Amino acid sequence: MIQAAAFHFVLLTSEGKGTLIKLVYFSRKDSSLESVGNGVQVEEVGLVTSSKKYPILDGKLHFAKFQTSKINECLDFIESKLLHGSCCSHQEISDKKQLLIKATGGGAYKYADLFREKFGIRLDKEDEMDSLVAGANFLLKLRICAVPREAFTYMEGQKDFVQIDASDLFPYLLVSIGSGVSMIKVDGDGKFELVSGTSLGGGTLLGMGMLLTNCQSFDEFLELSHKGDNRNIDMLVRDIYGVTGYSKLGLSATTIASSFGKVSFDNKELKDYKKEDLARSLLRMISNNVAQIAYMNAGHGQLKRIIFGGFFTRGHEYIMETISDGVQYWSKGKAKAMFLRHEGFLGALGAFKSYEKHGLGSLMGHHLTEQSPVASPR
Ligand SMILES: Nc1ncnc2c1ncn2[C@@H]1O[C@H](COP(=O)(O)OP(=O)(O)OP(=O)(O)O)[C@@H](O)[C@H]1O
Ligand SMILES: CC(C)(CO)[C@@H](O)C(=O)NCCC(=O)O
Repeated sequence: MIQAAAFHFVLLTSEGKGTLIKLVYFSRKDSSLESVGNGVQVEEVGLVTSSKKYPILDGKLHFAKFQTSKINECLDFIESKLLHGSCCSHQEISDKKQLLIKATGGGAYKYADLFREKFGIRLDKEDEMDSLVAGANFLLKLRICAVPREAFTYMEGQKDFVQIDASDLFPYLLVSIGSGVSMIKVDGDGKFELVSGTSLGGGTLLGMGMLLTNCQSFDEFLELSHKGDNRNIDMLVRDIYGVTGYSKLGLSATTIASSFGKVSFDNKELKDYKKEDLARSLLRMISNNVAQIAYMNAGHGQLKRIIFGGFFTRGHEYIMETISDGVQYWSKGKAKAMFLRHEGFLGALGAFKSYEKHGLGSLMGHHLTEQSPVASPR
């Protein structure tokens, strides 16, 4: 039904130099938007209101991502789905009001001209941190009646979904692991403080991974790391203290004493190491480091929850396990690492929510977060 196109929203977020463009759009239940198109994988989350009062909420959120280097694929997708004309009603379009699409991150600046030239639309820029926090709060407050849910812990190979009571959500530490890592203490809706960050993030992993292993993509790097053994690269406590470890200080024999430390003692060249082992070691180094800094910024265990977002984790079990172990280890079990199923779309979701400012909140308003059951096919 073409009429439904008036109610589709689209927004885009991308980091400046950028790796990925994330796209979130909403379609009404009666919309003709198909979930899959043009070879682009689109994940859907059904939003089903139980209340007759908000029938407009009957519909789906769609999530898609594109490599920044393939921006044209993203533009073609937007065009094929007619998303570029979806942010205003037909009346507004015919009134020649300027169309706008919400956008956040560096891409909101970088691609502004491209979007104007191609579609005649204005990218309405939303602040990156505001959007991250709004997106995280939105997901964490979803009152979910149907599984699978949004937030989960990952320990010992097990994923446990957690339903957080909205009245007990704040404060928490949001750790966004993208190219770099931002750590934000969130005290409420719109109430937050950037407390720390580190430049050793996903971009570091990918950049160093490409140099060390010649891999061409993040997925290829992950594939390698799956098969590797970091003990061939890292110096463990047992390499220094023997099999009993440094028990007096609680350092077990298998604790990594020095990432890549073994290499400094080997008289070897890069080609002598297995790419898989290098990948595994690098992955552990970055993940452990983020976990440790996160723990310190969570007030050494005072913030009970540390929520990890950003595309770095991407539901990858070994990354989540390493981060969880790190938080568990450093906080002596006081703090918990939590992950989100839509971890990479926080900024995009938050920018999407900001349509509320334009009086369009009935689509994505608080009613939704407080009243709607959510079903997801992921
Ligand atoms: N398909 C992929 N291609 C590239 N990087 C990926 C991919 N999947 C996961 N990643 C990881 O995600 C990181 C980028 O994450 P994300 O897109 O959340 O951050 P960003 O918005 O680019 O960066 P920042 O938050 O620092 O602005 C990459 O550096 C890489 O480690
Ligand atoms: C610069 C941003 C905020 C861009 O998303 C992010 O990559 C980041 O927080 N990097 C780490 C910067 C720091 O060292 O605090």
